[in-house]
Amino acid sequence: MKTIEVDGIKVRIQIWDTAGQERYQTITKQYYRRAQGIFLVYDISSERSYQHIMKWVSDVDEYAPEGVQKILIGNKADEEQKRQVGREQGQQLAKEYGMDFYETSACTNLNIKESFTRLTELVLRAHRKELEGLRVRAGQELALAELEEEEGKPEGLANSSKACWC
Ligand SMILES: Nc1nc2c(ncn2[C@@H]2O[C@H](COP(=O)(O)OP(=O)(O)OP(=O)(O)O)[C@@H](O)[C@H]2O)c(=O)[nH]1
Repeated sequence: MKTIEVDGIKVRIQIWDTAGQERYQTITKQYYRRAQGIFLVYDISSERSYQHIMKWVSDVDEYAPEGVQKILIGNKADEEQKRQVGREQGQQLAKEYGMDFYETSACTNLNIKESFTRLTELVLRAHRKELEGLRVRAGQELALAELEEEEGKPEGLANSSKACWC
């Protein structure tokens, strides 16, 4: 669990790190079902991990809910000397899939906050209608509660905030 602030809204996010290995795939697929946002992560020092992204995307398309938000991540950006995947390759793949793209480093913290904030922002946007509905309903319930409180007061006091009981 982590709380971040996006557009003035405090959002509590639950993060699941799925296992990348083939033998855990049955479990991994179960994580997709309730996901609202997904980072597809490869390692910039591994061409193989980059090639695997296509497989991850097809799994996400198959098992994640429609409208799930996705961002492509090229991690280990601090390992420049071991780089096998160019930044442009990442950008190109992200473009093909219509995703945002970040190169990150868990070691130097490069783009970690930015990518989490961006994914949360995308999820919030995708759920804006539901969010607005919740806000309206909360406002209505508050107004109703205030009205009930006013009505509960003895006559003559209902509309006067200055009135006192003595
Ligand atoms: N240099 C560097 N190493 C990293 C970075 N992120 C993770 N690592 C290292 O990479 C190794 C694998 O990290 P994990 O977090 O286990 O990777 P994973 O993708 O979750 O692995 P699976 O559980 O097999 O899916 C560890 O030794 C980490 O310390 C990074 O940004 N830079």
